Amino acid sequence: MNSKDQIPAPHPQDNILLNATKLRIGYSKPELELGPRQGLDFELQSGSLTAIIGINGVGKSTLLRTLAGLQPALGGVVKILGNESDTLSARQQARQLSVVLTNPPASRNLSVRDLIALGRHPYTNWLGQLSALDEQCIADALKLTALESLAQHPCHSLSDGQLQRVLIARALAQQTPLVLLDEPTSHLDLHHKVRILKLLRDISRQPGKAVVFTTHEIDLALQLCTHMLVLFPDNYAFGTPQELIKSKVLESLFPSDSVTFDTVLQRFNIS
Ligand SMILES: Nc1ncnc2c1ncn2[C@@H]1O[C@H](COP(=O)(O)OP(=O)(O)OP(=O)(O)O)[C@@H](O)[C@H]1O
Repeated sequence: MNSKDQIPAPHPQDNILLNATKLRIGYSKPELELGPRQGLDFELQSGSLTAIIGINGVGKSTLLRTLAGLQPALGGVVKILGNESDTLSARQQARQLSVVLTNPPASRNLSVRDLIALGRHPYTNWLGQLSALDEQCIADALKLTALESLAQHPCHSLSDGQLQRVLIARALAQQTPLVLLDEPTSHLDLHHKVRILKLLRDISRQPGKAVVFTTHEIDLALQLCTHMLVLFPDNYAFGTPQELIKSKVLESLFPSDSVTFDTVLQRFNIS
């Protein structure tokens, strides 16, 4: 390993994979601060599957991109395995967290397998040669996302839902402790939504892993996630689904004349 790729020693509390302290999110041009002004404080432990939820435009994707180091925070600190994220090189970050965004990849001419192989980029030498371990990780990712039969297909020939699974497979092949996904189920039918969320749950249960994703699938997230972060324009709540239900946070998520939360059935109903 190149010395500049050495990942700094993990924090003593290394079951905490991500830690946000007084994290303020938004944009400087044009100036737009999202979420609470006092910032967000939360930590993601290994074994956790966390959904970020909230109404349209509240800042879920902005928060996810800030956690992933893809855009600067307006204030506060994000630590990845105990190290401040902006002290890590791009290659170090790529070994610690993988990101699946909603925008289509530039490389849609690649085959499914070759796009997934890009997930191994942080581990390959400067020639990009794949080792036996890289090949195994790619094969595992194809299998986990049920994409083996499409492996040689060009990505531009896939449906939106299939392409979404390929992007998730690329993140799986990257084999990082943290997996961050922006609306990973947005193009999927109900069957594939549940499949992908269960897959994310299984990944989060692997030793030393945590998964965080933004979603509008609140009912499914309530059933499958260990934690949820509910983002409001000037507030937030972080906890287990049961804690959030008990504290009635979900009841104030939407205007009550359109949607209400049924605490007994633990689901949203049309008013
Ligand atoms: N690059 C940008 N520059 C400035 N403002 C932006 C930028 N990207 C997004 N925004 C604004 O930030 C706000 C939050 O956007 P974001 O996409 O984070 O919300 P979201 O909660 O993920 O929404 P949705 O549920 O609709 O996906 C919106 O008002 C959006 O217009």
